[in-house]
Amino acid sequence: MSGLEDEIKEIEDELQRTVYNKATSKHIGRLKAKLAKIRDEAVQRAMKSAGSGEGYSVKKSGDGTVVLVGFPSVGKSTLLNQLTGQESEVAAYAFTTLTVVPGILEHKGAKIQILDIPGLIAGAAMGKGRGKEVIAVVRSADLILILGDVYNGRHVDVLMRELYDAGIRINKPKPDITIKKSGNGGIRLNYVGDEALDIEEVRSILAENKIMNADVLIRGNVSQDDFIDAMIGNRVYIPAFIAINKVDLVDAKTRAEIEGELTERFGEKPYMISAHSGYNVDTLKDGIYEHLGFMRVYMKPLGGPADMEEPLIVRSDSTIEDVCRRLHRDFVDKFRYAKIWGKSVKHDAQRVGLQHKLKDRDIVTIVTRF
Ligand SMILES: Nc1nc2c(ncn2[C@@H]2O[C@H](COP(=O)(O)OP(=O)(O)OP(=O)(O)O)[C@@H](O)[C@H]2O)c(=O)[nH]1
Ligand SMILES: [K+]
Ligand SMILES: [Mg+2]
Repeated sequence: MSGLEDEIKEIEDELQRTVYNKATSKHIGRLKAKLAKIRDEAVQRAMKSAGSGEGYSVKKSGDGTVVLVGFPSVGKSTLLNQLTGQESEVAAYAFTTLTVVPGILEHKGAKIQILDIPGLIAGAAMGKGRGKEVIAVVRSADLILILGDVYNGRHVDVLMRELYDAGIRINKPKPDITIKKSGNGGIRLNYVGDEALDIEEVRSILAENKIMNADVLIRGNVSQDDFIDAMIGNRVYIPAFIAINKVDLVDAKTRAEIEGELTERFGEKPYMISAHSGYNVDTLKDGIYEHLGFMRVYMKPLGGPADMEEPLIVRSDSTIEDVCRRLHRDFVDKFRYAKIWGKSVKHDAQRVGLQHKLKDRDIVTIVTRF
């Protein structure tokens, strides 16, 4: 073991021994912050020594990008081919896929980019087995499909752990925390909503990162871990869900066992599929569409009828600005106002600006300067 690993182990042990309460929260905060910092440095160092690597250049396309993450040979390439009609190489040995292979799935009017990548292994977050390149692709995705198979379904938490270590936070919104360093004045802490962390906890966590002066704003309920994430930065927040492949290889009882176990552990039923035969793959397509959180927006030209045949597919948190960018590169610059009919406004034909948030099935007219 290296000195670094010893140090990590020591802090982890101490954390395990310490019971969380009002009196220990400050100490625990400091230990966690220290641990996070050491880990982050270790990852940065490992990634640097993994070389400057070309990286995989994949251009994002379509309405959203889904990446298939799984151990070697769980059937990622087989699934890509089944979903998109691509021809990514399939074989019975590990690391058949050595680059990123993109395909397009067309479903319910949406064009969804699916990325097949090399298998992820334990240690990937530290650069093992092309981890550096693979993680970079995963971090840029809109949705992660975690693929296991009936032999290793129980180990998907190893994958989850690697994603976590690589700064990827799945299935949680980005905590609303602002830390603005200042020249003096100590730590000033403000809340919108509950007092989620006390000033002593915040102070000791920041001190661990040598931040002695800062304005901190916390909105809503956040944990110590969230706060440490915000301090270290470099985290991404991505939705994810699980599918288990090769269900054709086991009996109904084993299938049900795996399904039950994963549901209990992750709070959501995994999709039980056979990429090879196509079993449940249509259901999985629906799942991808839902987890991407798509919604439909209908465009109505000024003075004309709305096009109710072909909706524009956008992410459910989209604003008018997002829609403008999708329609034409000049629309944001030339934007005057938009008119909306639908659930996001109080009355029909209401005028809104670029930052207005849309709802599913809104009808939108965009008015620009010439
Ligand atoms: N029985 C069965 N075999 C499958 C299924 N899906 C894939 N396979 C087989 O599993 C093996 C690995 O499939 P791949 O698609 O190459 O797996 P991969 O995850 O892309 O593998 P790497 O690129 O090496 O990480 C191949 O022999 C496939 O034919 C399935 O649903 N059922
Ligand atoms: K393979
Ligand atoms: Mg493959």
